[in-house]
Formats: sequence, C-alpha cells, structure tokens
Amino acid sequence: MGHRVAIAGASGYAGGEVLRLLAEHPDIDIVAATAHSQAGASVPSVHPHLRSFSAMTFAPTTPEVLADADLVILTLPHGQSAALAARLPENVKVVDLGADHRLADAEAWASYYDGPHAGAWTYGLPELPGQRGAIAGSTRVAATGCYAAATILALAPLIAAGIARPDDVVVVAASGTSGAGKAAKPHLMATEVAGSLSPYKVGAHQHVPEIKQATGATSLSFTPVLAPMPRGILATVTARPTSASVSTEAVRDALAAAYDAEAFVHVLPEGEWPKTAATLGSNACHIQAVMDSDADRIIVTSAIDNLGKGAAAQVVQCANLMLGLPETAGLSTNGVAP
Ligand SMILES: NC(=O)C1=CN([C@@H]2O[C@H](COP(=O)(O)OP(=O)(O)OC[C@H]3O[C@@H](n4cnc5c(N)ncnc54)[C@H](OP(=O)(O)O)[C@@H]3O)[C@@H](O)[C@H]2O)C=CC1
Ligand SMILES: CC(=O)N[C@@H](CCC(=O)OP(=O)(O)O)C(=O)O
Repeated sequence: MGHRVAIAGASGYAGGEVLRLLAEHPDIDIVAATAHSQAGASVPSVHPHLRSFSAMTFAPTTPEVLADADLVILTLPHGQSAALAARLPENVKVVDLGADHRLADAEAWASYYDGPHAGAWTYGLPELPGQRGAIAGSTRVAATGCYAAATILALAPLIAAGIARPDDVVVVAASGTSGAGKAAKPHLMATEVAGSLSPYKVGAHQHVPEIKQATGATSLSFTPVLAPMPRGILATVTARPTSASVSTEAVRDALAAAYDAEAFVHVLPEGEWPKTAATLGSNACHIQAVMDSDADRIIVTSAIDNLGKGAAAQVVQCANLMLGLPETAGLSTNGVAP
C-alpha cells in the first residue's frame, strides 16, 4: 500500500500530467482526482491518453473528497487554492501548483494578482540552497510557476556566487501554449498560434516578483513569448557580470557547482545549447551559458517542459520529499523525442 494522494483540478493540463506521472509511481496510490465543470466525467473522456484510469471519474472539488488523503496536489486556477487549502486538515500535506502561496510580499502580490494575499508557503524548488530540507520538513509547499522555474534555475547560482549583478537582468522566454491552461481562449486557437510568435504581458508578467524573491534580482525585465508548440519553455537570461574578469569558464563553473549533484538539472557540455524538445515529458532542466564580452553580459539559456519541471513533475518531486520518498521516484530526467 502506497501513500494516499489526491489531485484537485485533475481535468486540466497540469493535473492530467500529474495523473500520468503518478500512474507509474511505485509508492503512491491515487485516491481521488477532482474537477470543476467536468466533475462526473470519466478520466479518459477528458484525457484520452490516460487509458489506465478507465475506472475513475472526476469527483467534485470539495474538502471532503480530498481530506482522506495523506497528501493533496492542487492544480487549480489562481485564487482557488487558498480557500480550499484552508479547509483541509492540518495533518494532510498540500502541494499547490497555483500562485496563491508563492509570494511573501503582500504588495508584490497585489501588483500582479487579484484577491486577498493568502501568505507564503515553503517555495517548492528543491535545487535552491536550503529548499530541499525545507520542503521535506513542510506540510504546505507552493510549487513554482513555469517561466519562474526555467529562469530561477538559470540565474540563481550566478547571483549567489557573486558573478552576475542582480540589478540588470533581462529575460526573454518562449512557452508552448499548454502553459496557458486547457480552457478555450481566443488567442490560443490554432489559427492564431500556428506560424506565429507573439509576445504578451510585456513588462507585466506575474512571475517577475517570484523570480526576484527566489534569486535576489532587484531589477528584472521579463518578456514572455507564446510559441506555436504544445509544450516547452526556452528562457534566455542575460545579466551584467560583477567584474571584467568574469569568463565563460567562471560562469559554467558556478552553474556546475550548483547542479553537478542534481538529478534533474544538467549543465550541457560546452557548445551544446538547450532545446525544449529534449526535455519534453521529463523533469529535466537543460542549461548552457557564455560570457558575451562584446556586450558585457552573461547569457544563460535554459529549457524545460512547462508541464514537467515547470509544473507536474516538480510537484511530484516536492511530494516525494514531503512523503519521505526517494526524490526521483516516478520521475525521469530523460525526455521523449523526437
Ligand atoms: N500549465 C502550466 O504549464 C502550468 C500551470 N501552472 C498553474 O497550475 C494551475 C493549473 O493550470 P492548468 O492545468 O494549466 O489549468 P487548466 O485550465 O488546464 O486546468 C484548471 C483545472 O482547474 C479546474 N477549475 C477551473 N475553474 C475552477 C474553479 N472555479 N474551482 C475549482 N476548480 C476549477 C478545472 O476543472 P474543469 O476542467 O472541470 O472545469 C481544471 O481541472 C494554474 O494555477 C496554473 O497557473 C503552474 C505552472 C505551469
Ligand atoms: C503560455 C502562458 O500563458 N503561460 C502562463 C504561465 C502559467 C504558469 O506557469 O504559471 P502560473 O501558475 O504562475 O500562472 C502565463 O504566462 O501566464
């Protein structure tokens, strides 16, 4: 008998990916999967790729349905997690993929989100210094946003090592359309997306305060770009070096020192650049960097699957830690290709 896990919002993209991963997990049993408008539907009628769930229907999203689990995973729209989590017993562990509990600063919350600030939980990125132990010791964990995961993994070690300046960071990141969720939206119609790259929320993306909080960046320009592909994020992060002596080797060494012992974050061999296709279906993050001396900027590129390390797989990684399981259980660092 494995640990009992329930997923709220399992009819969505991220929740569906959690179901797919947990179906193969050696130490976890799924005790409930809930939905909102699609409550009552069978799982494969919503997720045709999840045939092993043919006997399961989505339950309504209520505290009563979820309270029987050892751990609850919330993959709900922003603003829906806090009230639900507050009605779950203290002894039920919770990982929230929504943004409700990511930000400590109430003012930053109010600048980017609607509704009351619910307060911050332990931030769910185990590769950040100190976070692995904190997550393992927490009953409430706020998983990261997808762009935030790609950007933080590329940037945090360089600011922490004193190599990159925190006051002049520029990020341009492209995301597949599943990052926007499953609900039909006009700008996500195939006719609008196919054959086009389009920036959106320019200078106003909600992941800016999250990235600042996790990396110590003080000035951050962030431009997200919608890309005509179902999944994947490629983030290009640039920052000024702290001194003229910063070299490509020093940048790569700092990244290697941060990630050499990590199972899912890979600093690629010199000259090999990340591509989203190599991370799909995995919990991996691929990173490469150079010092562009001509422009006096460090350039770091990172690739993840927004539904993998950017969502469902990182949630499973956190759940493993919280349940005292091997951190890599049920997860792969290998992608699906081509
Ligand atoms: N997609 C991604 O790459 C990432 C998403 N996230 C975050 O994860 C969360 C889920 O995202 P995603 O799966 O993409 O979203 P989807 O829109 O695909 O799924 C949303 C889920 O929430 C349910 N839901 C919708 N409205 C309500 C409501 N009012 N009350 C309760 N449940 C509701 C839906 O149920 P039903 O279908 O039955 O209506 C569905 O199960 C969001 O907070 C998102 O920001 C974070 C990182 C990455
Ligand atoms: C393509 C696309 O629209 N992506 C979403 C990111 C979703 C996500 O990771 O995260 P949150 O949980 O913080 O919303 C966006 O840019 O708002």
